[in-house]
Amino acid sequence: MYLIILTALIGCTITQAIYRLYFHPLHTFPGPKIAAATFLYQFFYDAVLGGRYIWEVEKMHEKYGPIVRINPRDLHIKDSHYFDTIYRIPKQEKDAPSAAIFMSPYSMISTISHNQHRTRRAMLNNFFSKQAVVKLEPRIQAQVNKLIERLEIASRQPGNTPVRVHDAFADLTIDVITEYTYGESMGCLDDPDETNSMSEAVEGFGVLVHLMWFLPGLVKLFRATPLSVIERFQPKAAKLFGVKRMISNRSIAILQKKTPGDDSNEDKPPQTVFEALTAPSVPAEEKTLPRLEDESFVVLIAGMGTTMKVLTLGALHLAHNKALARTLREELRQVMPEPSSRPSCAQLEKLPYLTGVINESLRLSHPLLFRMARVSPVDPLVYGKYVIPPGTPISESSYFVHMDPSLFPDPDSFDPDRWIRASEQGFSLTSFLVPFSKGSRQCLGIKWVHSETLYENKCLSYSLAYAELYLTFAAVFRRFDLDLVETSIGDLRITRDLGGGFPENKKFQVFASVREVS
Ligand code: HEM
Repeated sequence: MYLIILTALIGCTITQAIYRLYFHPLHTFPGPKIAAATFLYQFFYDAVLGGRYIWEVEKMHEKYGPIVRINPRDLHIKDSHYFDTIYRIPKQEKDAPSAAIFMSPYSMISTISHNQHRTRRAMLNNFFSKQAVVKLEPRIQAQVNKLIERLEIASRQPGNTPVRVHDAFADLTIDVITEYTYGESMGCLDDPDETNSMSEAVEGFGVLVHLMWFLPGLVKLFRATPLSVIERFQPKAAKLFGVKRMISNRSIAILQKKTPGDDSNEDKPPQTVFEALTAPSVPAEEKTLPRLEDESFVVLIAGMGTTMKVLTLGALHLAHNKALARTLREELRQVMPEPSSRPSCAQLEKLPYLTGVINESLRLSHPLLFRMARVSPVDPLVYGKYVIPPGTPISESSYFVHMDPSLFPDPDSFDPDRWIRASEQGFSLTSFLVPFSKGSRQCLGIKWVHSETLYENKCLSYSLAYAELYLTFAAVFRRFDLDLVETSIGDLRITRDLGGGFPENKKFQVFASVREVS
């Protein structure tokens, strides 16, 4: 009996491989036969070795050219000039496995269909409106001030105990995003105990990304598992699970109309993400518990882990290369005569070197590295002599754009001046800065930013992500000098794709002692 089942399985596998190699609509596209025949090739590099397939994809491009069939159903393009075409596909759909990696199937980031995504995004578009984000600036500033107080205390401690820079930034970004989205900050910056690390909690999720790509059904298992059980396996993630609980309780309460604002404040703009998701204009079928839980959780995770990494990587380079930190501080003095000065975002955005530091930090931290495949549901795409059939998942990892030596010579080097040089030469390098993706599915956190405006000083202060980056880099590096402790520049060299880019040991960490400067 077992022999019959085994023979049938082998027979099916071989037949399937033959179909994929010789009859599948993608069979004429270049790429290694093994990748076209079976998903096991990708599984081995991503799920078994832990986020290594991207480097195999890079080797495929070296051998087969800019368009490659990387598994039985996906194409990958390595051409920085084609990125926009992929991510601006009209009425694009998300590819289901890429959507599953966020482990939140009812959120907009995991929504497959174009129309449903549009409806869901519209619910939060108003919440992230220009007026709403403008009002946020003083609140971000207040959180940045708390971070500065924490660093001040650290700088005065005898022996100058090193600061866990990544955790300090994680605490900042989580406090900003929770205050804004849930109406109540988690108060991580008020907590001197930094051992319960949010950054490590995010790492814990990164490990699951590839499993979810292959087995999206696992998310049901996670949902059914009590939080207390998951917490036991991920003790470092206790804070994160605390947030999940808070989200769940709030979602239940608002759905039961226990929360003020559901009935009584219908005319007021939404004050929290929950209110936005349950506003009277939202269709009834969207006001469900899983929907509220997933959407609120994604906004939190998307807004926290990414921004934290950008700040951490920038801090690493500014601590490593004192000349960069000095140049930045000199420029900051123009608008910050005293270390305690607090210029507005609008003033900071005019500073070209600071902008260069932020752009390099965005480029080299690879906050979302995974190839987020898109699907053109009806029309074929054309790449050179290739016609890509509709329905084909197609992607380009932002990693390849950001490390393209024809755009960013010596791509590994952190060179804020490259943005100034490009601007002086009239070259729009910023159109190749794509950490937020492009098109209708691009990051919600930069809703008001258009990359072309980076040097024209428009709109940036209305963007949550950029506002956090400008205010934090300015306040920290005007006031402090960082000295790396047991951390070297190679420690954040990205060698793993776990959704976000991670170094070899899967820890995105920087330790530094802090000195005040005048
Ligand atoms: C440096 C910081 C950030 C980076 C690099 C970043 C990057 C991205 C990227 C690449 C996507 C598209 C993902 C995809 O293709 O599926 C995305 C989506 C998203 N981001 Fe961000 N993000 C950042 C900050 C934020 C912040 C501060 C928020 C908070 C509001 C946020 C909220 C979201 C949401 C809600 C989506 C889903 C949008 C949709 O599906 O329509 N992000 N982000």
